[in-house]
Amino acid sequence: MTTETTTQAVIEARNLDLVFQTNDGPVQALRDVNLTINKGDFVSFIGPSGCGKTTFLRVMAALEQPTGGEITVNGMTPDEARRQRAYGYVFQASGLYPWRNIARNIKLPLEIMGYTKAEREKRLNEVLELVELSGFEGKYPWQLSGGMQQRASIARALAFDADILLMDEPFGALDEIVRDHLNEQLLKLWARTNKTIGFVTHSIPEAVYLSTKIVVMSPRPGRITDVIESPLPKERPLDIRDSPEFIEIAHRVREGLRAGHGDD
Ligand SMILES: Nc1ncnc2c1ncn2[C@@H]1O[C@H](COP(=O)(O)OP(=O)(O)OP(=O)(O)O)[C@@H](O)[C@H]1O
Repeated sequence: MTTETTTQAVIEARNLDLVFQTNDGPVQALRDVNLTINKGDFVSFIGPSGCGKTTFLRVMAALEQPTGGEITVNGMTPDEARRQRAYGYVFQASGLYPWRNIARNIKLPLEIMGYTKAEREKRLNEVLELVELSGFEGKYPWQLSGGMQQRASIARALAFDADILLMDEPFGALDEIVRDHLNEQLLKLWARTNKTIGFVTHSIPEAVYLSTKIVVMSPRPGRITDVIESPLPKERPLDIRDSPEFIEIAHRVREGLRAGHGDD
């Protein structure tokens, strides 16, 4: 695998604002958000409920329109990037169709995009291997554990080999042990594929363990209060969580969250 030596901005947000008009009046979900995400970054968004994490992810994916400022994805508008299949999106719940088996769930976006049958089978086998689900393609979602369902959902998002993977709290509903395992697998997958990942979480250890960059957000209005560049090496065994460096970053995230809470 080649290592990128130059940094290449994949996502650039400048003075981004998003105000939702609701029956109770305007809600400022994002205010003056400035952020650069480079190719190969693993960026986590952490902050209390309602601070705009999901909204920012949805703006990147062209699922919401900002009301002010600018955002580019691979130098294009999010909408153009979506049309060029620049990213895959993993939702909080696995979102698998219960009446389709795992293979047919994963192949669905490929069918929609008109891949040939041979291409669909090839991609299916590749992504099943990446998420370590080879052999389970004939099972239905309800026959798999929660962790396996989320892996299948990640495989579906990887199916058309987008460079950017956007993940909205994909492991939030899983128990600690399964989550640890999936975190490890996700890091391996990231190292193997060199994708750029945007990842929403509520968990400080998860954010610190996974990320090259941690974006701390605070609510009312949703804004970025700290961006932490992680000094941890790319290769991370789980016990790195006991190291002084890890504990120090976790402390800084916690302080950032506490400070954001203070101005409520
Ligand atoms: N479609 C919408 N219409 C109106 N308000 C919305 C809409 N989507 C989000 N909001 C509001 O915008 C703010 C940010 O919401 P968002 O879901 O981005 O927060 P979050 O940080 O992802 O929260 P959580 O951690 O609970 O998922 C909240 O106040 C929310 O109620």
